[in-house]
Amino acid sequence: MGKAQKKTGKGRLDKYYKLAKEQGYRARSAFKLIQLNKKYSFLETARCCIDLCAAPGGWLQVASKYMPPNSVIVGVDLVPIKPIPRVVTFASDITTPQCRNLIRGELKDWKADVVLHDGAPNVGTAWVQDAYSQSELVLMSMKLAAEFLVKGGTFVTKVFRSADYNNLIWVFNQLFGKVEATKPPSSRNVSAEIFVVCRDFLAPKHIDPKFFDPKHVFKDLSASLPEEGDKGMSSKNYQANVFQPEKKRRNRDGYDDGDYILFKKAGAAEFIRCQDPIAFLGSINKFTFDTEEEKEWLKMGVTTPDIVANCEDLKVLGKGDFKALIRWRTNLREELGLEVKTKPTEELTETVQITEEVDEEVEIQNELERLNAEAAARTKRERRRANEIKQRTIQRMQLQMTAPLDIGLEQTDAALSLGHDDVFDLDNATKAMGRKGGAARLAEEDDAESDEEGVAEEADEDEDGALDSDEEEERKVADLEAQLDGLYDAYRDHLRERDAKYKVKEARKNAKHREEWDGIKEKGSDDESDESEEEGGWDKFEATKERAGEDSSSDEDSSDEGEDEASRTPAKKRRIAGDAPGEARSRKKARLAEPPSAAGPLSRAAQVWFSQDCFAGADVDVSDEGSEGESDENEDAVSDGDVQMEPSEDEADFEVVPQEPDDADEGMWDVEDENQDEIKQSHINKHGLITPEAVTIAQQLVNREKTRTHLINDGFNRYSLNAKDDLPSWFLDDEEKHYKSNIPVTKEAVAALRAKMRALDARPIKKVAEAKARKKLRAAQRLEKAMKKAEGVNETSDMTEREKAKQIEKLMQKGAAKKQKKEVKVVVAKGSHKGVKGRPKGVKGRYVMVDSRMKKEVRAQKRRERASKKRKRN
Ligand SMILES: C[S@@+](CC[C@H](N)C(=O)[O-])C[C@H]1O[C@@H](n2cnc3c(N)ncnc32)[C@H](O)[C@@H]1O
Repeated sequence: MGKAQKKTGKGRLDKYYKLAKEQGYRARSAFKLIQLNKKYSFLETARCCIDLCAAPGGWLQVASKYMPPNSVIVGVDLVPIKPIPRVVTFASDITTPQCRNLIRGELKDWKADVVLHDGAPNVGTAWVQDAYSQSELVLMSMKLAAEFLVKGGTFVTKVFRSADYNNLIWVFNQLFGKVEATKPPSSRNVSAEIFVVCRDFLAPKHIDPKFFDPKHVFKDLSASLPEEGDKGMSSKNYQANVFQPEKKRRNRDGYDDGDYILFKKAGAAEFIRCQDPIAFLGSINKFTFDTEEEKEWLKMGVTTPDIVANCEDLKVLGKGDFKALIRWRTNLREELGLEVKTKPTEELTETVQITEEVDEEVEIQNELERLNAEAAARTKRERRRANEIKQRTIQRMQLQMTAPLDIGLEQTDAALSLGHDDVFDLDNATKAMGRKGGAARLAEEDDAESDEEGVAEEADEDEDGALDSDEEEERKVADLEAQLDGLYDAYRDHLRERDAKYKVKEARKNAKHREEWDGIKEKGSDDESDESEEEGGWDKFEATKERAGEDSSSDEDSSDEGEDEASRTPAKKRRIAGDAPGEARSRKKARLAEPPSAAGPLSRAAQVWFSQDCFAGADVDVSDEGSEGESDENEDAVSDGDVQMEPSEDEADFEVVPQEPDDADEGMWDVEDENQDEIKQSHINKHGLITPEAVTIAQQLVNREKTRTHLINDGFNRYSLNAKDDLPSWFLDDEEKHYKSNIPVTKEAVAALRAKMRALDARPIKKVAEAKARKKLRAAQRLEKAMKKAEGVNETSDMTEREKAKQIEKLMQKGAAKKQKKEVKVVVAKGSHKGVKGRPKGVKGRYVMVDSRMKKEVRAQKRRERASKKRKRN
């Protein structure tokens, strides 16, 4: 760890890595201490700090920056730490007495206000051992802290959430007043590390050595070690996690012992032979086919290429893929003779009949009872299914997603699917169309219907005859489905909990939905729709039509008057008009006829759609779909006398709505478009072109390979109008990943983006940039000074022109030249001179005392310079 690791791994070059580089910190971990200190403020008041396991020195740099000047800072690590101003460092193992003595020698009688520990043993293959060493390291660091901390001091340590965690916290609580565990934002989510800040050291006179004895503190460690063959599902209740995700979060035992890796592989054989496939699937990332037996399975027909691909990365699978894997497991188990095919119920019944000699009547009676029970179960199931459909419909209606007309059809559809309603039952259809009561009423009717269905179903049962032998199979599949649902939900919860990116994605998705809902709401939220009904929006619309039929050339004044009058019409009067048989339908239309101001803005998708040229003149169609522009005009044309008129069936069509798109409306759309453009422009200004797709399109636009029209046309593809109603969420999740158009990316665009990123990366770090700027400033100041002096010389009269010129030239040369630094002698105190204060004997002028390391570094520097000069000469 001490050695600088190659920062090439995916995710390692994150925000904090870049920040650390920019701000001159040696390790990104520096930000963990900065964030911990921001929360608990222990560095600002500390005068003495010990950093255990400090290499490469990120925390030491932070301590040196945040602690008051002249405070004592000591850093220890197994590996040497490059010098840091104001910090004393040495290389030692913190678990040894030698390290303790070194610290004691450095601090003398001082006590530390803060002891930091960010130790991590080098992680290798033996995870359990490593985890134990980590806990042991924490205990050792606490032992040192207990010795060197002042009463009331602070101890900050890193621990891993393992079975030892609670034991450690218990020990901390015995020695400190306040103990808090926290994970700073800069600590990676994927890391099991957590930081414990122990404040208010109690400094007891005597501390039982058992507190620092790993054997004693972690007594039950061996008991909780994972057993062999229990991989992936050891003592932890994956099953519970999968099926009761809400309980999962309350599992405070931390990570499984030895289960600190996030990526887990397992042989396919383990999956095939395990007892709990669901839990196994939830805990493993990849199945391998390494053994001979597993390789044989690859050749078998049941192991399709899809299955093999699914085994590659289980974490990206959707519910369908999981199901396929479970099916594959079942098939393979049957092939291997691990599982016997379940026989149909009939077969089983037959066997019973042969073995038992039962009286014929009793047998018939039993058979009847069995059939009745099965029929009842089936009816119940059907009813539940029908109810589910209804529930969904009601929900959709409440959310204003469905017009009552659709519900009528849907209800009929549901009935059809149950197979007992006449397909062409016009009565029913009319009833459905005439429904007025909204969701609540619908629910009541539905209940009644479902009961009827139940009865009808029971009656039909005899005709259906005996249950099919697949009943058992069906139940099994249903169980499996339920299990998979649970698993998928758990998997999503799991993702949500751990993955910040996923959270952002979800948030974006929600935002998108919200936007869409706005669009729907605008068509009429619950309240609005009721109001609009009461206010007679539809009546106005009908009246407009009526009027238009009579006199399509009615002048503007009269229409204005009409509007006023309509708004004055008492609600009661208008309600009478609204009591038409197709009221529910009319309610929807009334909403459509509302003015845009009342209805709110269109959703973005709708704006784009209706902003197309083709809608400019197509008034009729647009009004049918609820365009606001239209409704505005409709309102203009409303006249008072017609409000009470009952629209006939024929008139209820949308054919005769005379209107000319007026300038005001056009203006309105233009303004909206401008806003859109502004928003887009500001977004681009803020973020720039950050994806290769965007750069490709931008280049194509600049090179005139594409026009705006092309882009708009491209926007309407088979992915753009994708109906999502009634689709399960897991399916939509899956679709979202793949069901989208692929925007082509050119090599040039990628190259341009790469160049941009490279330029960003090549930017000098902050300190270098500052130093350069300082240098420039000083040069400018020198030049200015020289210029002033030159002016002075120029103005003197006692010099000849020649002398003046010479003098000015000299001044300017001096001004342009770099200021010579005064030479500083580097003095190394050796032997008896070590630690002697004051000017060393025989040293004149400026000097600096250094340790032998610095001298070596100066020599190395000179050596490098010489070498580079030589190379240049060659
Ligand atoms: C994560 S690094 C510390 C980073 C440091 N806090 C920083 O900001 O630069 C962990 C360090 O613990 C050190 N370490 C591990 N075991 C140790 C031991 N027994 N004694 C001293 N240092 C140890 C490693 O050498 C490694 O440098």
